[in-house]
Amino acid sequence: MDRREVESGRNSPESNQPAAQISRLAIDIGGSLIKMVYFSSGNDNSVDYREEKSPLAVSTALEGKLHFLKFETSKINDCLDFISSRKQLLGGWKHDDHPGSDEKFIKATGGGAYKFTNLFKEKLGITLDKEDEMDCLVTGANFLLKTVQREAFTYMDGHEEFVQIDHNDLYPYLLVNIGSGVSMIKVDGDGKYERVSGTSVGGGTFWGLGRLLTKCKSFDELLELSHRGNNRVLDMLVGDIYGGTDYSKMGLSSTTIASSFGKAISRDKELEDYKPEDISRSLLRLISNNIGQIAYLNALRFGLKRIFFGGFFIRGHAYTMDTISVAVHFWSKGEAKAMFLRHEGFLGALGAFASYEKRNLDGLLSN
Ligand SMILES: Nc1ncnc2c1ncn2[C@@H]1O[C@H](COP(=O)(O)OP(=O)(O)OP(=O)(O)O)[C@@H](O)[C@H]1O
Ligand SMILES: CC(C)(CO)[C@@H](O)C(=O)NCCC(=O)O
Repeated sequence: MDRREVESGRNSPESNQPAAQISRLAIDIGGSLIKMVYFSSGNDNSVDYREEKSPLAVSTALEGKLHFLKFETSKINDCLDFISSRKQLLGGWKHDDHPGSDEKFIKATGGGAYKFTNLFKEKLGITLDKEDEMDCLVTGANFLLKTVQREAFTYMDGHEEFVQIDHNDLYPYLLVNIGSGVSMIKVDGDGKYERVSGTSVGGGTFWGLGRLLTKCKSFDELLELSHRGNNRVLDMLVGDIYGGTDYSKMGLSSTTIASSFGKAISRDKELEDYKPEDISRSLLRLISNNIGQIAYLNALRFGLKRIFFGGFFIRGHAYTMDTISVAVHFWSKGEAKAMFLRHEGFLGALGAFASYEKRNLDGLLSN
């Protein structure tokens, strides 16, 4: 298979004109966020101010750009308004199974494709054509890994390094999608996969517990707080237990966390004295570390050397990625490698987009 030339397009905040012609639009409606991918064709230089990532310029027989947007699921009306405002631009999508029908379809995945079926029908007159969430995640990840240049990277000690992916040596790998909850999928090829594990301690836990503990108004605010925090205020370290020294016989340095939030049991401090930034940092560390460890154990379980992390929880956040990498590498000693994806939050939406052609997304783009 030849490599498609797909690169980041320019993102100009001034130009917020609607896309010239939207030929396909797909959505992934998750527990927390709605992710949207749409294709605009022609010489369209417009970028919507809501776009989450720079559009991907697709230079194949099908010239155009892939656009990436997100909405909060709790504000689904914003998503409906967006689609409604672009409705006249949407090509008439006919369902393969009902070619004669005038009904408009949108490919949709995620739990919300089931939950909001009636809402889309009633408010927009659009039928959601449902695609399986795990199918879509795998298709989206395979597309990004095989087609988009400089997509996968490692992140350790503040150092980011792109990973060149060899198409002939991509499988098997573990895909860890950190959304509200976490799914772990062993991927053996296009459409060949098994969901081998998961955990309910995920992005929803960080945002939910974080909100309870810090009274933060938004996820971005909680993430921003974590930048300024110090996890040592709340986390009990090995050194706190061992009088400042390492437990070297067991490979535990004095700075290793022995017990997340373990210091909050202290009676020397009032609960109000704990700062939101320190709470946010410890919470982010706890959840990222836990996911990294479970991912490593699953990689070990199936002898997988590569773990790709996706999902909107990551948000390209340095501390999150660093913690996940350290958790994977602590035990695997480099045997299993943790990698991240540039378009981490859009795997499912990309997979749903690909399903318009009932074949691979790279096949679609080479139409
Ligand atoms: N602006 C934001 N608002 C809310 N959550 C955000 C935001 N940015 C990142 N997140 C994080 O991303 C998580 C949701 O990720 P994602 O969109 O991949 O999952 P989802 O599809 O909503 O969940 P699931 O797949 O479990 O249904 C949230 O739980 C939160 O941790
Ligand atoms: C339920 C889904 C698949 C919905 O996206 C996701 O939130 C998830 O994988 N949760 C974790 C469920 C578990 O395996 O414990």
